[in-house]
Amino acid sequence: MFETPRRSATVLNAWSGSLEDLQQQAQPVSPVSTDNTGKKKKTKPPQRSVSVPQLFALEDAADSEAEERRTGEKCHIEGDDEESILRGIFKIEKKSCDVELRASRLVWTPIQPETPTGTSKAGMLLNKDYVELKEIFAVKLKRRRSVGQQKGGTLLGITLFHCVKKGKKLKDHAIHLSNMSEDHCEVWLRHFKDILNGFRNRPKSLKVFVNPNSHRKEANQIYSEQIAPLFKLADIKTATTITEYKGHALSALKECDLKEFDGVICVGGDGFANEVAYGLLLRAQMDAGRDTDSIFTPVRAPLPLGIIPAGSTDIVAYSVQGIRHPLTAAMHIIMGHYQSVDVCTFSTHSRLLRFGFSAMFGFGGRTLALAEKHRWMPSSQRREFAVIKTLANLKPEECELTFLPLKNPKQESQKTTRSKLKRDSSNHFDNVDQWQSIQGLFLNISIMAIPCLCSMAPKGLAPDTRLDNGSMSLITVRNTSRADFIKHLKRYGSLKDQFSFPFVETYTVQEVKLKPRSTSGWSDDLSEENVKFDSKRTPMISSEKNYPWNIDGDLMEASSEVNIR
Ligand SMILES: Nc1ncnc2c1ncn2[C@@H]1O[C@H](COP(=O)(O)OP(=O)(O)OP(=O)(O)O)[C@@H](O)[C@H]1O
Repeated sequence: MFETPRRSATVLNAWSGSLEDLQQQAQPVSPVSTDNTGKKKKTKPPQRSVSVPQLFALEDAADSEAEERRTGEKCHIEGDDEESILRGIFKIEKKSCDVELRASRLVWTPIQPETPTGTSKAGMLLNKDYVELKEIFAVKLKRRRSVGQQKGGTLLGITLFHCVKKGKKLKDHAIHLSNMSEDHCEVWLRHFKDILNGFRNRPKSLKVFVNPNSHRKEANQIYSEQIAPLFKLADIKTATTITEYKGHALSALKECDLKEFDGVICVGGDGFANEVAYGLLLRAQMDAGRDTDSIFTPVRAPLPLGIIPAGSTDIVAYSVQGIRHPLTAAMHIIMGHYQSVDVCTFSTHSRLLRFGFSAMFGFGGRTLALAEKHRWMPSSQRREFAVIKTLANLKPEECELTFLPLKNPKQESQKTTRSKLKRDSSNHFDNVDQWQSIQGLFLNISIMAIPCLCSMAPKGLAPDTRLDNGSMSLITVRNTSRADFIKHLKRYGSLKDQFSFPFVETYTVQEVKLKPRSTSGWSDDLSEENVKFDSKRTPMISSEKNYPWNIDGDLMEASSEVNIR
């Protein structure tokens, strides 16, 4: 991936040059002692070589062996046995350090100043520190500039930016390697750049869509203040579209040239993530010549999708990243972390309606439809109002559900779905891989291809499905009393099993067909509630009965059977 110093004259020159510089300048570095008494380095001897850095390493190893002999113990750090590729002195956190670039990590050890008796204090090895090279995402020369100065300035050293993991959160962290020698820093900079260029899975160019209207209209600010500077730091080029209307990202994705990009990013909530995922997938079908007006086998999206959560629930980002944190999402994108995620097709009469990760019909659909009618309200108030109102008017939907249970869930998901499948199959069917059918009055029906984690349901709305096991969770809630239904809803936020009610059934499925049988559509609900219609925002309601579906927090209407695969 990069050249080793013993083959490079420049490196050797730079090394000696930097040592001289270090001695001449009032630089805060100490030359490494050639006295091998009392030092605590415990690196393994590198392969013998005549280059200056390697000779240096050999002396170091001799110290280390002597110390090991003296103390009789080995302090082995994983990766310690790697040989140095480049070695030099930098000041890190105000301490002069012996810095080694190894194959997989950058290691630094504070240099112990000698005491007048020629010995150094014990215990310094404990201060040895390192960063994995694979965690580094940017490197810059650090210069001191006066106010308003754009270029030049006094070189102070090199700054490395790396990704730090704290629980599920990722964040960036800077390590300053101070050394005022231009030559020295130039050599190290080149090596770090070579290392970064070797990470082929990391994006170099991204198409970004920002929904300025998400949640509290903060998406633009989140992107410009927190995310764009990080992309810039990581030398990622971006082409940004701030959407002007619903469907803007979808139509842009259908037309724009995606060849120059390594990924598509959306900054917004679930509805927006759905729109962008739909656009990407639709574009892929168009490019592959798939006829979405007939039954088709979808092709994969040509580019990965990165979701920066900036919405009100952010179920998709939460499920994929395990946390709702814009910076974490950006770091995953920068580091090139990939996760495959199942997506469903929603179609009617074999015509594709859209793609999506999750769907709710009945209570979930009605609540969203009502909330959409009250867009003028602040978002949290609107949702609360819609939930209360829909609960007050709780009504079951008469439906026929036909589904194909999953026979062989993918290996990775088997452990978690096995118990569920067993439970499901013993309760509901013997012959998996055969179409099953149930019908009756249902308060809610959920079909989820991902676990759907959110703050209200930290275990997920569908905790038994996985992100990429090729299956969906079908959760049906049959008609029951309002009190029992509320009890079931409340369980999502608690540790208790939300499915352990006689009126709730769960299945692991590949395909579902949902056919409403009621004689009235959702328009009847609205007229009952005396809701003033906004013709621009309200989806068309005709004499044909339309039913509201909540697809990833976005409203979809369908008048007939919907097939989900
Ligand atoms: N410029 C825009 N103006 C109006 N609506 C837009 C615009 N851009 C996108 N949209 C649409 O707004 C809808 C809601 O957006 P989004 O999902 O980002 O926010 P949210 O509803 O607050 O979040 P969540 O879905 O997580 O609850 C989406 O369907 C999206 O397609």
